[in-house]
Amino acid sequence: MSILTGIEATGTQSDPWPAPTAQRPVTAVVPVPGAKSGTNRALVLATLANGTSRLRGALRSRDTLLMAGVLRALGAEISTDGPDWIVRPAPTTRLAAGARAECGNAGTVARFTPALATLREGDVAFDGDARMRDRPLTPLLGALRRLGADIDGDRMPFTVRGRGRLPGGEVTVDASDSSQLVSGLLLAAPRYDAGVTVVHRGTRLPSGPYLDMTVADLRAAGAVVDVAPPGADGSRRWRVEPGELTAADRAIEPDMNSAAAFLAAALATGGRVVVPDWPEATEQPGRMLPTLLAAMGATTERTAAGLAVSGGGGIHGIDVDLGDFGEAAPVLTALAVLADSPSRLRGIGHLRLQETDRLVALAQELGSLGARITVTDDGLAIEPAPLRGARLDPRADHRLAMAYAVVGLVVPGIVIDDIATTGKTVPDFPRMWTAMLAG
Ligand SMILES: O=C(O)C1=C[C@@H](OP(=O)(O)O)[C@@H](O)[C@H](O)C1
Ligand SMILES: C=C(OP(=O)(O)O)C(=O)O
Repeated sequence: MSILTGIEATGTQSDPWPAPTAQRPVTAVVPVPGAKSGTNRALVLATLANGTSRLRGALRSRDTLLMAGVLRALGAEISTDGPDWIVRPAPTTRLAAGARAECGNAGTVARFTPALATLREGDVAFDGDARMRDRPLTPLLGALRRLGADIDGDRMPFTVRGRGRLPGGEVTVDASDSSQLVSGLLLAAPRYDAGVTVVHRGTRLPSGPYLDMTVADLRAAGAVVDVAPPGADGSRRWRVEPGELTAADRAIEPDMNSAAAFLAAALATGGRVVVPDWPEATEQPGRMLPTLLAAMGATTERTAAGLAVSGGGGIHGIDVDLGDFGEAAPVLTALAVLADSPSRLRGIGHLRLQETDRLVALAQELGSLGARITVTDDGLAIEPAPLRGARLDPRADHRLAMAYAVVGLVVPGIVIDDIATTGKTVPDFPRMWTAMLAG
């Protein structure tokens, strides 16, 4: 049974949501909640640390509550009541019988926590939403096995039979379908007997900034990590030494991905949106948003109040490789269908394996509005076309739902099914959207 309620609950469908049309250019200041990737890494590292940690401004959304739930099942004590979350590592490695890890459709939970389960004594049964059973996990589970783990199953559902320790060592993994397959080997590695050396060999390595984030967060927690320069054959290598992780008192950055739809609203309506506390320097790939939005016609500036994005000069097509920042693809596609020239989004074949097949879903759903979108080998090609309203199914994908809301600002008659699916990463999206429109 789920311990979550309301908009954070598993798969609870909300009523069809008529996407509001902007009656005038949007002008608003929009604070965004904490980062999913930062919160979930901090929770994992705090669970492995040598004392009690405090996470300031943690994100309270479906994916982070799922992470807290799994880490509790692994013995940590986690308080998620206030704006600061408190994490106390488990006093013992021994697990209660019947431990279950419910991962929902959270890639970070499904990929980051199995390694922790190998360090416990006892069985942990992992499962998730139906979609999570189809998302890439096999290379990670195989790599953990080669590092000494006992795991029943090659995909979800599977059971980790923890022995209280993991020998560790060197392992090769193909992370072509998700960077999280590497992060999931590195994050717990200081607690493996011999640490780990991970070598990636594959056709591509998506979402590189998230690997930099993993390394930066490990180092901030006291781990010794070496990152080798990329090999001539595209291979990559990381080394994490065994050692202690120190408890932290750290602030979680705002989630730049969650800002994307709001910043896009400024360009879509010719208005101005300011997001406060935009990080100066960050590992989040969302740091690329100002450049991407500027390439599509926005004016962007850092002000004392935050990042300001303005539109008004039209929306132009873009030709860009989003291999490092696939999460931007849905919102950029929303802008591209409103643009005055064609767009190409490249380097995002791995989006077929995310919350849903994002490439097919965007082409089909926005296609039902009249948009001309072709799924290519590694992305999308978008041609300008007149649009009309229709009912859109976000297919249980938070980023698709938010992208459709952007189109709805300028195309009347769009109704979005199950807007509550945005609760995967943005706890109160419909209210935030309405507040933005009210100014
Ligand atoms: O490590 C992380 O926090 C993430 C890595 C990326 O996953 P992929 O490498 O599967 O694209 C990204 O899409 C996801 O939202 C968060
Ligand atoms: C791909 C995403 O999530 P996940 O962590 O489930 O992979 C995402 O948030 O866009």
